[in-house]
Amino acid sequence: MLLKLVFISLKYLSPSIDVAQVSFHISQIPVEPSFIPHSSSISYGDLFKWCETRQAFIATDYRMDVKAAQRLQLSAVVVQPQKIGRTFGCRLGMSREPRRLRVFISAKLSSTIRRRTATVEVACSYDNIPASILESGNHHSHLDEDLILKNRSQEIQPYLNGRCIYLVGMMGSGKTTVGKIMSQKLGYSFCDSDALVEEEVGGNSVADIFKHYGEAFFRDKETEALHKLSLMRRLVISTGGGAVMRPINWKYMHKGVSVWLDVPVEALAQRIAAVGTNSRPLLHYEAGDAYTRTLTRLSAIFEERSEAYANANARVSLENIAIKLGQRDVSELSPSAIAIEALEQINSFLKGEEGYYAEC
Ligand SMILES: Nc1ncnc2c1ncn2[C@@H]1O[C@H](COP(=O)(O)OP(=O)(O)O)[C@@H](O)[C@H]1O
Ligand SMILES: O=C(O)C1=C[C@@H](OP(=O)(O)O)[C@@H](O)[C@H](O)C1
Repeated sequence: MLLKLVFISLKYLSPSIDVAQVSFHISQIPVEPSFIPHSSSISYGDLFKWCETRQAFIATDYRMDVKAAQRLQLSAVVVQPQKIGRTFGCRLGMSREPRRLRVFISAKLSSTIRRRTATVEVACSYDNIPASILESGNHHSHLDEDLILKNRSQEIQPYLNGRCIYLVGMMGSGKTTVGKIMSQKLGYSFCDSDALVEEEVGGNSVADIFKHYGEAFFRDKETEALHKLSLMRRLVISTGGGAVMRPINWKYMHKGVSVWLDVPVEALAQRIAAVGTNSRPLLHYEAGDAYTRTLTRLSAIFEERSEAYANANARVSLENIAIKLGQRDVSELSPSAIAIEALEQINSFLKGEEGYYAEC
């Protein structure tokens, strides 16, 4: 079951508190069925452990107080869940005096209860300041995402050991957007293999290379670019959507860790239709309106490539992230949320690699 809790930005601890600075980040904690939000049945110890591993926040009860939190150099969030019919609420109190933030969270168990997710409504107050003034709701503050990205990056660094990360996926899947975030957090450089090809071919755009020299020529140049990149270290590489189709390219990509950004074709078509298909020569053929045309072509291309994408070491499914975060539409997922999932999937892959347990 997923129990959603609130992460509270530590910014509020500033003595000259500005209520507008208080922000909430609703996140999800994967919890065991025994964590059903009853004060009696929640294992705080396990919840505590979960928080500790993520270095994000600490949840405890009043008696466990703040000692453990201090040990971890975190502020304590006091959670007192209570069940009220089909609704459960948590009263959160911040333990740092004299400033005391009180937050009331009421979480309605929605009709998705059978799928074991809960939607959360947040109401909050700071002393007499009404809840409506405070930033609240299903909001991901950049600060919190930044912190998570930083922590996840630190977790995988020792096991990556300077190896490159190759992002694979359909055109428009976010390889460039997400790759730039990942590279920044990992302290890696970012490289777009299409850009390397363009540079090799005298600064011609990919669309021009296709037009003047043909796709086969482009693919050869792409393989050369991947070969060059495979000799380098500490890069996040955004590969062209078709790079997965040549086995030789996998030989190069397997020198690093490959991650498939798996985005539903409908979402890809929406993104690409919004920016136009000029730079994507493989989408120039179909008739109809921009969205339908793009969707038809993308669906056919995905059909041919899905097996090849599955060769990647890790898969980042936007549908799975949306389920995890309780969002209905994958288009609501921020690039940072996707980057976080990518780092988590890389972590799982690295931990499964032979030799990991021996090293630990
Ligand atoms: N998570 C996202 N939500 C909405 N739009 C996105 C997201 N990620 C990328 N985009 C947009 O989709 C388009 C394609 O993204 P890009 O990163 O260039 O993909 P790729 O490198 O895989 O072709 C860009 O216009 C980008 O701004
Ligand atoms: O899917 C493909 O075959 C292609 C994707 C493009 O890269 P992006 O995935 O970065 O758009 C580019 O390499 C070329 O237009 C071919």
